[in-house]
Amino acid sequence: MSYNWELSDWPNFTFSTSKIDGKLYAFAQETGEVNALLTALPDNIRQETLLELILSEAIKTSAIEGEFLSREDVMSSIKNNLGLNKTAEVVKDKKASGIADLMIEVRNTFDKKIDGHTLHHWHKLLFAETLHINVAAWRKSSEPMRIISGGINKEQIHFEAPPSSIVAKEMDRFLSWFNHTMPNGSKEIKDPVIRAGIAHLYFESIHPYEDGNGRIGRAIAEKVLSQTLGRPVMLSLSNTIERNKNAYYQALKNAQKSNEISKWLNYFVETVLNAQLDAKQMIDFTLKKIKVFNSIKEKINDRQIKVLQKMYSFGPGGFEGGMTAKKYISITETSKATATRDLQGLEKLGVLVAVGGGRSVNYHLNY
Ligand SMILES: Nc1ncnc2c1ncn2[C@@H]1O[C@H](COP(=O)(O)OP(=O)(O)OP(=O)(O)O)[C@@H](O)[C@H]1O
Repeated sequence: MSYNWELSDWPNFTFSTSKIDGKLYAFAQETGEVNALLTALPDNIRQETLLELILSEAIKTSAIEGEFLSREDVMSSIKNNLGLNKTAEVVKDKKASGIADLMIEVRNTFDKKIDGHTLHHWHKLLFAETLHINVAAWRKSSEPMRIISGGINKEQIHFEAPPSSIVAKEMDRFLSWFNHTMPNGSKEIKDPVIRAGIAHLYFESIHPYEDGNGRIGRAIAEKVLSQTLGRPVMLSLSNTIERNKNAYYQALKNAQKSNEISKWLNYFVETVLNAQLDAKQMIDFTLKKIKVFNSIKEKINDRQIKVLQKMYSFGPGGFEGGMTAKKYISITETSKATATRDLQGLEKLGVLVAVGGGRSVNYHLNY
């Protein structure tokens, strides 16, 4: 069996949009709606929702790779980067600051062309402190670059990327495709989702780096969406991909067998549309949170504020297992009696709802 890049029609991708036109249209509608919603918000609230989206993308694109970063570290890095901290906070985890730097860089330069230096710069942001791989350079190893799963004896090869010797040539062609298909380019692709879907598959199939190809490739997809839409896109692709990683891997694997990519584009548009719907829900959640805080802030104490903020930070999905007196005590270092009184107070205010009773009572956001 041959892989896509070994076929004679590589990289002339063909596809039909007849089955996905409805979804492409739905995305255009949704993205316009979210943009209008955000534009109408006061600056500080828009800023907060934007931070949440960037944070989510940074954390989830890393989680897909099995890197679990601290929310606090990534948030501090994003704020440092956007100049939102009066004095820059020290972030010890370089992986957290690296991915935050990459997210901001991609957003800030969304309308620009890219070349090899751009991608190497992104790669360097991701792997600033890594010594064991070739950073900011195309891969050079003579070993085949394979996507493998399963342990010893159960190894399954899903894909083999082109040999390192032809990566530079393949990347030149990819970058030229990228810049010619951008707005006003000689081969402009007007639909943001189609162009982003092709870009992601194309890049993942070359797999030009020793490591980080997933993260850089998702950053490229977000850049394409923003560049083609003409404004930074307000969604987190990785958040949605991460919820069903196997479907993502399977869709890539199937797409790497032929250059007729209608099925891949169907997967991709569904993912982008869901990501936009998720973002809308998140914005809605952030707005509700701000409204709730404003209406009760005079009536609650610092412990209650701290706990509510923690609960809200987990997003609409909520805090696993709800908030219990035990967790309350460990977050606020208070007594059992105070914890119980504080929690009941929040319930009376209608911010929390109690589930269960007696010793097993736990509280959830009243969302
Ligand atoms: N057939 C395939 N099956 C699974 N993943 C594939 C396949 N083809 C390409 N990929 C891509 O390869 C990525 C993994 O490559 P690599 O380890 O270099 O990237 P990374 O950014 O370090 O990893 P991760 O994406 O796991 O964070 C996947 O995230 C996916 O985007």
